Amino acid sequence: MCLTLSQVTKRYDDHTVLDAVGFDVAAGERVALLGHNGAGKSTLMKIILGLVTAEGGTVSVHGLAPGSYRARMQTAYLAENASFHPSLTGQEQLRYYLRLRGEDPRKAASLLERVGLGAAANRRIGTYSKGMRQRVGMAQALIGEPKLLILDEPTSGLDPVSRREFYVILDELAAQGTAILLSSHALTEVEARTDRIVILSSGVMVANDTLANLRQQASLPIHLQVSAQRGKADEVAQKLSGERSNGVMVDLVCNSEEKLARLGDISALGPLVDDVDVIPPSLEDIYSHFSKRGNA
Ligand SMILES: Nc1ncnc2c1ncn2[C@@H]1O[C@H](COP(=O)(O)OP(=O)(O)OP(=O)(O)O)[C@@H](O)[C@H]1O
Repeated sequence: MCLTLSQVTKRYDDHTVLDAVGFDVAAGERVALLGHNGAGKSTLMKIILGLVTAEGGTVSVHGLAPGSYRARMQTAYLAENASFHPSLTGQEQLRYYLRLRGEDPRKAASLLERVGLGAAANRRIGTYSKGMRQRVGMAQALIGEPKLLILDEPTSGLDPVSRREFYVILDELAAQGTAILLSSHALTEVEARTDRIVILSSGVMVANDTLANLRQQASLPIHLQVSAQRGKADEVAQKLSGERSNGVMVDLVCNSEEKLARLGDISALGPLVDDVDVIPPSLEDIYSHFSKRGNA
């Protein structure tokens, strides 16, 4: 296991920020860490990096103590608001980081190319947009082919195309065996691009599973959107005991056990129906279900 957390507890004065949090991240796994503002995500990441000490529990990074030299050599981190020297060019900043890490500074060019900054490599970082600075952070995190990548809200400030490119890089790293733990408030992108979801609610871990399993555990309603033949929406709504949402669409709500039977009912209407879409609960629905449960 690349990362193992067990019963991790952190307090600031008498405020418990993390309460017995425990989960693992395996090689090649992409795990999303979700939670409201102040849920404890950044604190947990800093504990994994050895920047903050936990009061209780254990953390193991490749079997090593967090913050130890060997653990740090295998771990990369991108902070929420990474900032760089505005007078340095992207190339100079990366060469500096490479030297600090004992790597060949000539690797700067290929790293900048990889994050889409090849053309801006010789411009001062002070002239970069927020998204470009975020890419410098990503290039920095790629130094030394880390086995564990910790990313604190890495896509905030990136436009949709840059976000997609960012996740392509993550996919490549995961395919090479890098374990990835990333926090995000952008639930839609996390839904499609990670293997497992961990949800913190006021410092308590309220979920830790694949999205499919969380969906099952939450047993939230599924929506079936039936598209009726022109002029037949009322008839379809009445036959299926559904609700007409506009001129042609009829909405049905059911639980996962009823889904196949309801699809059978729809299919039995034959030519009255044009199409049907099955809309499972989104990660937002699942997230708010588990977060509320944690606060109950
Ligand atoms: N150095 C500190 N001293 C006192 N309290 C702190 C300190 N650092 C964090 N906290 C508190 O710990 C709690 C968790 O903060 P943390 O930054 O880990 O949350 P987060 O989930 O990363 O939030 P966000 O999504 O807003 O980044 C908050 O209540 C915060 O005020």
